[in-house]
Amino acid sequence: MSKTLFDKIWDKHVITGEIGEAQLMYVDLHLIHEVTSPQPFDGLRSTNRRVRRPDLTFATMDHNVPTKDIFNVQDQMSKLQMDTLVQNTKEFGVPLASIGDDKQGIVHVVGPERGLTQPAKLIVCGDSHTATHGAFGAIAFGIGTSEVEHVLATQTIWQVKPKTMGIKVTGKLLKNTYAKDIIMGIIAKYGVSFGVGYAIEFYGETVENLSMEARMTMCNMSIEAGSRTGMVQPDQTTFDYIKGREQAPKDFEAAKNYWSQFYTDDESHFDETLTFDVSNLKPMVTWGTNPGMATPVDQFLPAIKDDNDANAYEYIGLHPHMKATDINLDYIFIGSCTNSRYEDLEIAANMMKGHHLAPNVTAWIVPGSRAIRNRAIKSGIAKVFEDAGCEWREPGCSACLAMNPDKIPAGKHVASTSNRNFIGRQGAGSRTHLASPAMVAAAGIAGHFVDITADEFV
Ligand SMILES: CC(C)[C@H](C(=O)O)[C@@H](O)C(=O)O
Ligand code: SF4
Repeated sequence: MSKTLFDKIWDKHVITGEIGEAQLMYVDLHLIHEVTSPQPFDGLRSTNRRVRRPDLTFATMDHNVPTKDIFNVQDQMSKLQMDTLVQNTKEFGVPLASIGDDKQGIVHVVGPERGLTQPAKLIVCGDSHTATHGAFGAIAFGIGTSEVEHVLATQTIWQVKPKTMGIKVTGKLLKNTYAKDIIMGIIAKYGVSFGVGYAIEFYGETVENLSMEARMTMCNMSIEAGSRTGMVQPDQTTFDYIKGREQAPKDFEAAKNYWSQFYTDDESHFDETLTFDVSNLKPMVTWGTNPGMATPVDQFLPAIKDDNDANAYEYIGLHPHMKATDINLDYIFIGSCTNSRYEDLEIAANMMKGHHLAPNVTAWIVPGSRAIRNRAIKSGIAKVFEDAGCEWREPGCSACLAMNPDKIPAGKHVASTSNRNFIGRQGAGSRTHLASPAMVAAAGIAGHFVDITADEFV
């Protein structure tokens, strides 16, 4: 019987239960961080249970980590969460990448980087951007705190199988447009909830030509379309990325043969399909307070259609019909699990090379992991940022959600490579404009957004 990629992986993980009701699923990899793990560990302790498979569990610190003076955690809540993770992982024998550790970084960056994220796995984490790992052809989704406890104790999770949606991406990207523009373009077109109840598979020639980093960016933002799972079929690009990494399978050829069975047999088996053509896609920028409130950078901001739009405009301090390129910026932030990988930093650095930030623009460049940070220092990319006037920081979630000292002040506009532009997301009163690393870098130089597909940039 023909099956989709999602169906094939799902079927391999069902322990018991029927489709249509909750099924008990085996978990291959459980990633944890300091924010959503304290209660689950408390739960285990109070009922005298152990972590069933510490070897399939990996912890890192990311949300609360200061990116300047990393060991100097001022906020007491942050300190408590981080200290608690150290204690819990020690007590329960779970490997931890703590602050300063070579393996530390944002959970969705370090899983792939360590080679833990692999095709055909079922991967969970108490974090909504877990879909990032689906870029490897895995089923990966965020879970709630009580589910984290269940997985810790049993290495299984109860789930109702979602429907499947195939998004076929066609066409060749314009120079200086990226995966970030594709996913933002899709969400701008179809809205922030079209994916609710669906597991999305991105496919088509355009996706096949994307790097793993770019595929991760797309899958990462599936949740901003309402879908808990985004995925891409594993292929040679996937295998090449994993090969040689610390946790890559020892018998790599055997693993590759196994992984190669996982693809969608026939696209007609998706419950829903969409097609998105990128041939004329311009760089995308958000103007409002959800990721769907976005426009191509060469356009005017849209008219007010409803109260949501009116409220968004009021919060963000912009008005309809102004040019997107007239959005002036006070800050730029290059980081987050969407766009803080080496390739993202390299793209941004190429845009900044030989230029200086506009006066009054503050720039925070925050690599997604220590390994990326070290590599960027070695290759000279870090120096490009510093020469341009940017602050080159230590790895963590940073200003993506401002659970740490990196907060954008009230009323200030920030061009950000992250994934959410909700009210107060990057600091109380902060005004976020999401865009790709290339767009954010160019905006930092100009002091406002610019169309980087225009002749002077290509
Ligand atoms: C803190 C955490 C639970 C949260 C999430 O689930 O996504 C955060 O990572 C975010 O991006 O909002
Ligand atoms: S970088 Fe942002 S989106 Fe990603 S896990 Fe951290 S807070 Fe969440």
